[in-house]
Amino acid sequence: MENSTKLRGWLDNFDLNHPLVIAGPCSAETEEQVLKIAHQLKNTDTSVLRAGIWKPRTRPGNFEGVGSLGLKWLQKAKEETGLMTTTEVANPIHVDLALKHDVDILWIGARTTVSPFMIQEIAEALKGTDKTVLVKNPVNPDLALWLGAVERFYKQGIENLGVIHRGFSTYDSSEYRNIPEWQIPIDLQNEFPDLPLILDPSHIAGRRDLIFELCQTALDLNYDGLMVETHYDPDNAWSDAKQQITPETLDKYTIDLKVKNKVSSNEDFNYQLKKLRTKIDKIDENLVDLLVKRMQVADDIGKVKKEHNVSILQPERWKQILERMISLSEGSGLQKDFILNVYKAIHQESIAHQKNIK
Ligand SMILES: C=C(O[C@@H]1C=C(C(=O)O)C=C[C@H]1O)C(=O)O
Repeated sequence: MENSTKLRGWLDNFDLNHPLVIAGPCSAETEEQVLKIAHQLKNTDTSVLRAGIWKPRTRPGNFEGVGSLGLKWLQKAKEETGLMTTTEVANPIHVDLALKHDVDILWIGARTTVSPFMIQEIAEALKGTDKTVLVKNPVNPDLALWLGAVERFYKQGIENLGVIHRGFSTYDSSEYRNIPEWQIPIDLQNEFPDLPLILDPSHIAGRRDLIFELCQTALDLNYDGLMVETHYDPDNAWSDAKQQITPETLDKYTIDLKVKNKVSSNEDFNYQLKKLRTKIDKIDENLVDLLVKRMQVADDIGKVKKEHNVSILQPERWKQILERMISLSEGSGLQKDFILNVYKAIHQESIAHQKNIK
């Protein structure tokens, strides 16, 4: 699959002057609930109504969705409000039912994206249709697996495509339900700048107080849209109660969010930017120069170690270096994790250099 402006055709057709907003409840619960939320969203920035019909839950015994009955409610909501509709499909039976009920956009959940078998079956079921398909990232941070799923749809002739960033599972404790790992969607944009990228802040956050900041970060990173779980009574929602916000809150957020431009034609801005970027270029040259010099010393250390049959890894020295660099950077404004990551990468390269000593 090659990058192409065709990929974003479906999004351009909305002709919006703001990011695409997809909103609606985590799960369709009752006909009244779906219709009430749809009407509350009608006069906001929302263009597409979302609702989960089949809910893949981590453990059995929780509410698993109302099933195909809910598709009729989505259809009714579309008729009454003019909003487009979207739901998650996880197998060809879901696809068939969604097509029969005229769902406009289908999304693929994170747990489905991990399985090329399932994706292939769903993609084949969609062959020959003009539906838009949005692929959520897989639960594990694997860009190739994410893009592989998109490619399977593309190969079946589906050209209206997009991706949804919903964060990645982690066993470590984190303030997020699913850690964002922003570098992965940044890498994705590098490879496919015209593949629409949508943030799902609800599943990253897992709690409503983080949603606004996540949306703002996405807009700072050129995302094309937001998919936000909304419910008129979030605390009593049948699923994901902690992460849903009301349609009124969403409306306020979309007003407060700052939409950024990719570039500016302001001459003064462009002059300042150019000057500052020249400074960055110079600093980067110095950084590479220093890294080369550091590796040359590591090579010398490697040679003497080899002559005296001493192991490459020296845990005590390595620990000292890390502690020293963390203490040196204290109060500098650099995050401790950043220093750790930079030095871990330098240490790895230093070991690789020493291993190469002949
Ligand atoms: C360079 C050395 O070898 C390894 C690499 C280190 C480094 O690059 O700073 C530190 C400790 C060792 O694990 C050394 O022993 O000093």
